[in-house]
Parts: sequence; structure tokens; C-alpha cells
Amino acid sequence: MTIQPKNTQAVISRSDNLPPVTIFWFRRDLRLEDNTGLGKALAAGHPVVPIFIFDPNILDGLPRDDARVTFIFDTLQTLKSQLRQPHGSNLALYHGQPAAVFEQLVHSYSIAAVYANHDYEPYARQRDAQIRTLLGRHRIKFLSFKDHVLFETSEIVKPDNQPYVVYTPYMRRWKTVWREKKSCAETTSPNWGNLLKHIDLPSLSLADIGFKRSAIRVPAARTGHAWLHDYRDTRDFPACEGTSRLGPHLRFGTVGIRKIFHESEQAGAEAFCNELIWREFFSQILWHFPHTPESCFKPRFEHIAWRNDESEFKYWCQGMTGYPLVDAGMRQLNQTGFMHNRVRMVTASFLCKHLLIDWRWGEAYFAEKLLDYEMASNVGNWQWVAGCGVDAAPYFRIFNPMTQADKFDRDKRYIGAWIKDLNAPSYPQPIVEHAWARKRCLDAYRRALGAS
Ligand SMILES: Cc1cc2nc3c(=O)[nH]c(=O)nc-3n(C[C@H](O)[C@H](O)[C@H](O)COP(=O)(O)OP(=O)(O)OC[C@H]3O[C@@H](n4cnc5c(N)ncnc54)[C@H](O)[C@@H]3O)c2cc1C
Repeated sequence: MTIQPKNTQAVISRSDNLPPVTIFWFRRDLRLEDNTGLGKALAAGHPVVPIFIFDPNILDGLPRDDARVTFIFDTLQTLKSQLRQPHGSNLALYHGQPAAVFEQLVHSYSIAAVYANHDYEPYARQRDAQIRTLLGRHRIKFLSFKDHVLFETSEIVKPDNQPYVVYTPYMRRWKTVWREKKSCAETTSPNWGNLLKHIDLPSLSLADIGFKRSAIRVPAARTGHAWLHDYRDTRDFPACEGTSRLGPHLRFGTVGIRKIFHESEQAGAEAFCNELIWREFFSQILWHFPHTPESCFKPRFEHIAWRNDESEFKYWCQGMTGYPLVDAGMRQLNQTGFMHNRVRMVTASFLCKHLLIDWRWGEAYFAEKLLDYEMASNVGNWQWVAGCGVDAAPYFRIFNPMTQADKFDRDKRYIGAWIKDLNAPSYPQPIVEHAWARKRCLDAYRRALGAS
């Protein structure tokens, strides 16, 4: 069916007798295939108008050449062409406060319902509650579905219905429920014929939303199964291309978790599946404990007297600490938006423990730079490293950046790739002595924990 929207810029009443449409709101699910909310919207019967909103509440704090915004923009262009050909449809792009955009939409279309997939981050929950109320005032339903994870919120809980705060029992329970249900996979194929046949929908350029193209590109996720078999043996060695690089794709939904988990399970890649379950673990932690982006999960760690030396923080950010593995990691992050997991642990530990800088400073820096930044995983892992989170490493476990380099980058292939001036006078001396910094850290932590 072809429906002409009313003038999308003008605010006019929805009293016209337009046939009803369903809106599908893309957020962190930027794909057509196996997209739960989109499938449900297409099954609802009315023509579906797909939309995406560039939200200033998210965009305003980002650098103007943010690589993730470029990735989202490019992915939306791909979605637009997939919707045009072969479906004869399109994707409407808006830039503005979501509430204002929806006020405009309810006056432009006769909306039967708005469909989306759940977003679990604290801001998204508050935004969705606001949109639900706004639509409710117009007697329009807002329907949202699980798509970003296999098990969400309180689906995996302890027998007393309390959330798991330790990974291993969570993972065991997760696998038991998965074996029992296996119900997460989508079985029906979407009714593409129900997409709105209308290609003239609002569009935007990167410049229209105040951004420019980033020089950093999101690499494609690794495909095929061969690497999965070696994952357990290679994943800890940063010089090997041993991990999936799926992070940004899971974050923005360009790859669906159902497909990935199913394929990995079929390939018998248990170590890899366990990492995907870490992601689900931290997702449910953020859901149950939404204060953790700001506060330590274990409150007694708030007593730590962080030094927060700004010039040392700058050295850490720039990869100029004089510890080659730390500096290689930070330079990789700055240049590519990626850092290998082993090196994330070492750099994060160095910041919190060797420099006694608040984990929240490091979390914020990673949040700005990581292509795969995911609030639940970033906060969860930073608190894990600092010792103040759920299932955290004991605080007295302090990574030694030199022995970590000897163990995981023995031939210095990784370090050499990122530090070209390793043996030149320009490369700095260590900004802090390891054994001394270790003792200073232990003293600070002991004082803090003794004080609580
Ligand atoms: C300090 C610190 C901060 C981190 N911040 C983030 C973040 O913002 N976003 C993020 O996705 N991961 C984060 N991680 C976890 C991990 O480092 C990345 O998921 C991984 O390096 C991404 O590369 P990959 O996709 O090749 O991973 P693979 O090893 O191929 O893993 C596949 C997927 O499993 C998930 N995963 C793997 N390890 C973890 C983990 N420890 N916690 C949660 N999920 C995991 C991710 O979705 C990842 O893409 C952080 C780790 C540390 C130590």
C-alpha cells in the first residue's frame, strides 16, 4: 500500500482520515534480518514506516568526528538501500529530541503503534518511559521486544529471585535455561510486503547532524568458523588476530546475538560462548544496579583516596607512561578505537592501581574512544579491574605490566606495532616505579577498606 505522509515538517492535526501505519524505531538493532521488533511490526498488519532518530542527548557530548557516528550513519545508508531495493521502501531519518520527533510523527501519520527493541541503559530506559507516556496520551501503543541479548533483566536469577552477582553460577544457570528453552531463535520470516511503499522520507547528511566523517573505520566482524577453533588458544595474545572484532557489531546490532551464539555453539566454541555470556552477565548487572556507572558496586571502595594526578592521566591517555604494553594499548586505542582485551585489563589496572586514578576517569576515556563501547561491559570490566565491582578480581591482584608483556607479547610483536620509538630517546622513562607503586596502591586500598 502507498501512503503519502502529511507534510513531515509541519505540525498539523492527525484528524485526517489517513490509513493507519506502524512505526518501527531502529536504535541498537541496525539490521533487517532476524530483528525481533521489526519482524513483529511487519506482522502487525499495517504498513510499516522505519525510522531512526539522531538524539542530541547522546550526540552532543561526542567529538565531531566520532567514528561510531560515522559507522551508524553509513549503516543507515546501507539499510536505506536494502529497504529501497527490493522492497520499494525507505528509512526516515530525524535529528532531535525523541519526544519532539514523536510529537511531529503523531501529527504526520495516523499511527496504530510504535515498535522497537529493548534498550537497557539508564538513559534509554528513561527516554522510552517518556515516549511511552507521550504516545499513550495519543492512545498509541509503544511495544518493545528483547533483541540485544539472549536473556535479559530477570530471566536468569537465583532460586530466591535475586540477581546473580558472580559470573560462574550465572553462566551455569544461563546455560541450563538455554538448553531448556532454546526459544530465542526467530523462526518466522518477516512479511516484507508490509513495508511502507514510499521512498520519499526525510533524510539527513552527517553535516546536517553537526558531524564530519571519521578517519577511523569499524572493521568487519570475522566470518567463517576456522578462527573459532583457535580462539581459546589465541585470544589472550594481542599480536594474534585471535578475537572476533564483533564488539561494535553487537553494540549497534549490525550482527544479531542469536545468530552468533547459535553458530558458535554449533562450532563447539565454548570459550567464545562464555565471553558472549559475560556480555549478558554485565547487561543484567546494569539493569539491576543502574547506579553502577557512577558508584562502586561495593560501597566500601568509595573510601579509596584516589590521587587523580591530571598530568599522569594525560601520560596514560597518550600512551606515554614508559611501560611498553600499557603505551602500546593506549596508542592502539587512540589510533583505531580498539584495544585487545588482555591489554585493556593491563592498562586499566595500571591507571587504577599504579597511578591511583579513579576508575571512573578511565571508564570515561574508554567510553569516548572504544568503537565497541557498551556501558554495561565497560563499567562492569572497569569495576572488575579496580576491585570494586561484582565478581571483581581481589584488590591485591595488581597486574605487573612487564611480566604481562613477557607472557603475552614475548617477541614484542604487538608492542613493536604500536610503539615505533621504543628504543629512541623520545620514548619516556617509566613515570612510576612498579614495586613502589604496587606498595602505595596496597596501602591506599587497605586504608580505605579498613576505614569502612
Ligand atoms: C577495562 C575494560 C573495558 C572494556 N570495555 C568494553 C566495552 O565497552 N564494550 C565491550 O563490548 N567490551 C568491553 N570489554 C570487554 C572486552 O575487552 C571486549 O569485549 C573485547 O576485547 C572486544 O573484542 P572482540 O569483539 O574481538 O572480543 P571477543 O574476544 O571476540 O569476544 C566476543 C564478544 O564477547 C563479548 N565479550 C568478550 N569479553 C567480554 C567481557 N570481558 N565483558 C563483556 N563482554 C565481553 C563482547 O561482546 C565481544 O565482542 C572491556 C574489557 C576491559 C578489561
